[in-house]
Amino acid sequence: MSKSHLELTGVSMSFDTPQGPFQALDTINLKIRKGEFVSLIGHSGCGKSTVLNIVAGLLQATKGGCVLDGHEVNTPGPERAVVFQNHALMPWLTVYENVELAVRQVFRKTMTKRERTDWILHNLELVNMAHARDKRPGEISGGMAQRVGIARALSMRPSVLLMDEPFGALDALTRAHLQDALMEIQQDLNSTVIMITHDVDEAVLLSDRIVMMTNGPAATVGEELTIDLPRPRNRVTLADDPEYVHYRQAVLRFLYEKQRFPGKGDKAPQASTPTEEADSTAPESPVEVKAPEPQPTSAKTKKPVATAVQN
Ligand SMILES: Nc1ncnc2c1ncn2[C@@H]1O[C@H](COP(=O)(O)OP(=O)(O)OP(=O)(O)O)[C@@H](O)[C@H]1O
Repeated sequence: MSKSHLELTGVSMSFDTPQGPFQALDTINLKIRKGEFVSLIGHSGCGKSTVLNIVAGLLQATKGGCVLDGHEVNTPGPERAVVFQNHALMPWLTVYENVELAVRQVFRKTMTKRERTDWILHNLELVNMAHARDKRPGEISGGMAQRVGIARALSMRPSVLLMDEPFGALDALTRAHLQDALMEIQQDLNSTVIMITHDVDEAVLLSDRIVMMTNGPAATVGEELTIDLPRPRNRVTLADDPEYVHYRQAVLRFLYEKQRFPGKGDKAPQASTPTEEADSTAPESPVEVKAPEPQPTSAKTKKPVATAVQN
């Protein structure tokens, strides 16, 4: 087997809270190969963002660690670009300047000014935003701003693209356009992507592998599902593809049968009365794990996680 590109080994995470330590993650092991598209899915509050933040170098695991291309990850770095749900653009800078900020940080010493200008425009063109280069974030739509956020991340030529619900705040049509754009760009650049999503269809459509996390506290990897669908993928033709339906049902089964009970991880009893279970009664797309609610930061507060689906 080839050497893995990104590896999380025995990652556990405990947060200090006024009520004492809260163990969010327990022994996460994950090997990701170069160019792989991996989605993290799990109920709200299970620890997906914590995993992503550890890979981003924004959080230090209390046990275990993350290694990228043989180097231990301890701090943030431009080789691991993060795309957040709400783009996080600088409101006082234009679209062009927002991308320029990242490009200057990474390529100041290796590119001439002219090369940097071409590179910024190239990345804006990738996401179809070059026409709005002189606009400020307040003058463009949420979907456009999210495109700029993706261009900014790609412009750093990252080895790994980390995406925390990148399309969560967008309407269905814009989301579909951006998903298609991301699939194309990722194929062209062979970038490694780790994406958090609450959307089962998005996970199946985009991923090479779906990593399903158990409920917290002490969340870990419950199951992994390799999505062996040929690329390029077309959402319309896939909707009736038996393989696609099978993958989608496997994720639903994990979320709504095996991980139905918060706080019990894999030991949760099997659902005796199926709800949104993985059979012919499964809801039509899009299916989402319900939008996250504010999470307890206390070991003593065990709020039930949302298990409803949205049609
Ligand atoms: N700084 C912190 N201090 C204490 N507890 C924390 C902290 N950060 C996260 N947690 C807790 O760790 C658990 C995992 O949080 P995390 O944000 O990683 O979950 P998530 O799966 O990304 O949630 P969501 O899907 O709702 O965004 C939650 O119970 C959360 O309350």
